[in-house]
Amino acid sequence: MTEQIQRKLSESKTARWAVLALVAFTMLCGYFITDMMAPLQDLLQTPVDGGGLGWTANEYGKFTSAYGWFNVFFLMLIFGGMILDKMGVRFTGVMATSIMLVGVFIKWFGVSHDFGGETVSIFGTEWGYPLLVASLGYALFGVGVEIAGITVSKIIVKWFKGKEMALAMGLEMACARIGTGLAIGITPLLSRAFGNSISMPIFIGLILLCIGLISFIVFVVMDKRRDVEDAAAATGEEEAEEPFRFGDILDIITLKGFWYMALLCVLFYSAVFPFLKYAPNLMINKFGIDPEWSGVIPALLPFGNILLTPFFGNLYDRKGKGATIMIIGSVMLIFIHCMFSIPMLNNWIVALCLIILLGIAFSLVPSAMWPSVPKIIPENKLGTAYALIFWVQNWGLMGVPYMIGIVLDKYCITGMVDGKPTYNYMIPMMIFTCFGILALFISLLLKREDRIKGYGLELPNIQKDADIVLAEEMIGEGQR
Ligand SMILES: NCCCC[C@H](NC(=O)[C@@H](N)CCCCN)C(=O)O
Repeated sequence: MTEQIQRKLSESKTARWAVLALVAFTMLCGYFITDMMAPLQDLLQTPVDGGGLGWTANEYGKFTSAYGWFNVFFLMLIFGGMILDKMGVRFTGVMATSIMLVGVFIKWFGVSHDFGGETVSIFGTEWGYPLLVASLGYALFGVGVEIAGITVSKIIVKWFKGKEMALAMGLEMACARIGTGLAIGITPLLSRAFGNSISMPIFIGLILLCIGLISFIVFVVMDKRRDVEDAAAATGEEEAEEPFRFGDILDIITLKGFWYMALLCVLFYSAVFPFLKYAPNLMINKFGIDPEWSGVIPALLPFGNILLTPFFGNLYDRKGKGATIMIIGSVMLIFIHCMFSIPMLNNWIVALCLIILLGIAFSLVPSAMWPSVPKIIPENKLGTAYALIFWVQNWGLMGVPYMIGIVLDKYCITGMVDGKPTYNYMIPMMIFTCFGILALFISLLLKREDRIKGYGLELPNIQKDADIVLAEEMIGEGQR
């Protein structure tokens, strides 16, 4: 009887959607904290006697780029992928969420503690202690949230394989976007509610992430129960999962298709996530929006993704055309950033329309990109492959905000208001347009490679999933 109930857990629709809800909530908390500083850029750049931290745009760029420091230079993300393949989703997920918590705590300490204006010189540049400590905390947090990201992908594969996998991935991304949308939309309001505080919104993020950890621990209990039950019900016919081999990395990086995917990922995401970090400031400087409401229009992007990512994922599942979807997304990206770069298009309605379009483009590409990876990479190497793609992508997530910060301070200052510089965003937006052009080029190469190698990127996923299930059944039959 107990066994029956437990088997119901492993096969139950309610259980797997509950699992998705639990881990997606953890990711929502992670994305909330990832993006919560963007709407505070104006406040961070406010002089210390005005209640800010007196950072320059360059310093804000340094802080933002810290997200990728440990992932990129210390290869933390790749180690995370290996740990995931070796230790499993439960251990890695709890580890990643705990790392996030420690990281946010350090970041909160950095911006809330009075260091008495002390600075330190690193590689010839002066760093104020709040900036350095907050950046180190954010760098650690970046390790946690990225490893959590690959872990959750593997959890979705484990619980949804042969079922609604692409839809589940789309929904998980949708939840992550809720986190981003809330971060951009409500952080300025939270800050204002606590007297223009920078530290209180971070503290609230910390509390939220504690709930995210509890949510993940509930998943751990369910997943463990499922494994115990699966082990008890095992007939001995199941294939044991292949252990991680270092050779796997070589197998992956020698595939042209992998590189097209990784490059497309870094180019496309570099034109969106780093853009979002500056979008509230762009709204203030170009479209004359009040700082308190500067996050509202950019917040529409992630909120648009919430509906559209699962929608396009479902479309890809049924109709295919994955490579074409990525091409269309890249073309849209070029158009949108090009329009943003034109100085005379400075009415807020233009900003609104362009952000809505960006929301569509940023739903199209991820909904086709992530479910396409398993078509190029064999399943037993997927964890490592996702980690490698994330690693390449992190170069962009780290380098681009840093570069934009430097460009803003060097070439784009148009004046000073209340002790803060005002900016012309034309050059940064042209840089983002160039990423779109390169992304288009790579997506065309990917489509060509798909034609040559027959990865099936243009084929519906459901058809492919059905084939896989059929093939697995046939193998099972044969073994019996
Ligand atoms: N199941 C798909 C997971 C990929 C989602 C993807 N996340 C990333 O690319 C992260 N490496 C970067 C997250 C940066 C957060 N501001 C996504 O589309 O969010």
